[in-house]
Order: sequence, then C-alpha cells, then structure tokens
Amino acid sequence: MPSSNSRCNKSLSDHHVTLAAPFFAREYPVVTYSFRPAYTFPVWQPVAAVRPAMSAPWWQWVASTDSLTARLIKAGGERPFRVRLLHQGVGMPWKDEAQALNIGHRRYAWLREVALCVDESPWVVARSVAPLTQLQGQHLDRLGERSLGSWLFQQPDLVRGPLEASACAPRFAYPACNNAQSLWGRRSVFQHGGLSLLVQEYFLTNMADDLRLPSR
Ligand SMILES: C=C(O[C@@H]1C=C(C(=O)O)C=C[C@H]1O)C(=O)O
Repeated sequence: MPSSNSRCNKSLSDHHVTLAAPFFAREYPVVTYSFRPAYTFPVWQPVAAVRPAMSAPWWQWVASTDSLTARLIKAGGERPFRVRLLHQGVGMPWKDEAQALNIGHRRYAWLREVALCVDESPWVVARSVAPLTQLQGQHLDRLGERSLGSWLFQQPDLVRGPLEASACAPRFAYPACNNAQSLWGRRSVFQHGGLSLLVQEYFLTNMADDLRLPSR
C-alpha cells in the first residue's frame, strides 16, 4: 500500500512532527467540533489485503487479535507502560467510523482518544468510538487511564470483528495526534453485552525505532 495514497488525508512523508514533549503539552484540551478539517476518508482494507505491503514483523503486530495492551507491556519489558488519556467525551464520529458501527454519521457518539506509552514515549495512539445509545451501564467514562483493552478482554462474551488496516494518517479530536508519525493503522469492532465499540489503533514511528522494526 503506497504511503502517497491520494485518498488518504496526508501522505506519511508529510509528517515531520515528533511526539516528544509538545505532544502532551496540553493535557485534556477542550475540543469543540465546530471546525472540522476537510479530511478525506482513510482507506481501510481487510488486513490480509494489506499483507503484501507489510513486513513480517509488522504483520505480527497489525494482524494480532489478542490484547494490544498486553503485547505492548510485554514488548516494553522493564520499561513502564502507561495509557495517557488525551480526549474523552461526546462528539460526532467520522463518516467511515459511523459506517463501521452501522449508525448515522450525524449521530453523536462516545469518543475516547489515548496514547499507549512505553517509558512515556507514545508507541500507539488509539481512538475508540461507541454509539451513545449502547452505553447504558457500561461506565466506560470511569476507565480513566486504565486500559480499555484490559477491561474488554476480561469480558467473557467479547467478540472481535474482522481487522482492517490502513496506511493513512490518524484523524483525532486531539490535534497533535493528526501530526503523529504513524506507520500502520488498524481497526476492528468489538461486541460485548449489546455494545459495539470501534477501536482504531495507529502504530507510531517511536515504536518502530524502539523495537527496531522496519519502516513498513
Ligand atoms: C483494545 C485494546 O485496548 C487498548 C487500550 C485503549 C484505551 O485504553 O483506550 C485503546 C485501544 C487499545 O489499543 C487492547 O489492548 O487490545
């Protein structure tokens, strides 16, 4: 999959912003949805269709179906793992997100954006979306900086939908995430107790550098 895919928001080579201190400079910003940049939609493809463009080490990460949190903790070894909550609240899903959840894209949804950090370095940024009408009793807003995955993977009735992958850049409410240097993105819908939760995860160059993974 070429990085210059014209249907993507930006080619990966456009990204020169690093995710050091400035990424976290503003914690928990107030995000309004009055301004929506003219992004085009990312191209999501079944993960198997993207495999030819992906190195074997990246395939191990992108196509894995168990908890990414658990994998990151293991890969980080002695280094501390942390979920950083960047944005959480009610907002409009993007059109492709609404389609993935089978809801109208002008319906408000619950949004959560985090950075999954090893040694304070963001390795993955994730944006999760759930229909507001399905949230009763789930108390997802109480998760705070505990990992959504740690909670999800404890649910005995959890079903994970097919994984899709993309080389497009993230589109988050938290502005710095849109400049994040992402190598691969993936998404899937989790089902649990009447709740559908779309989880989108973008693997960043920080992770590739720290784990000496190839550039694609
Ligand atoms: C879905 C998982 O949860 C991770 C934790 C998230 C969070 O806390 O918001 C979001 C995406 C994930 O990468 C997982 O561990 O597999």
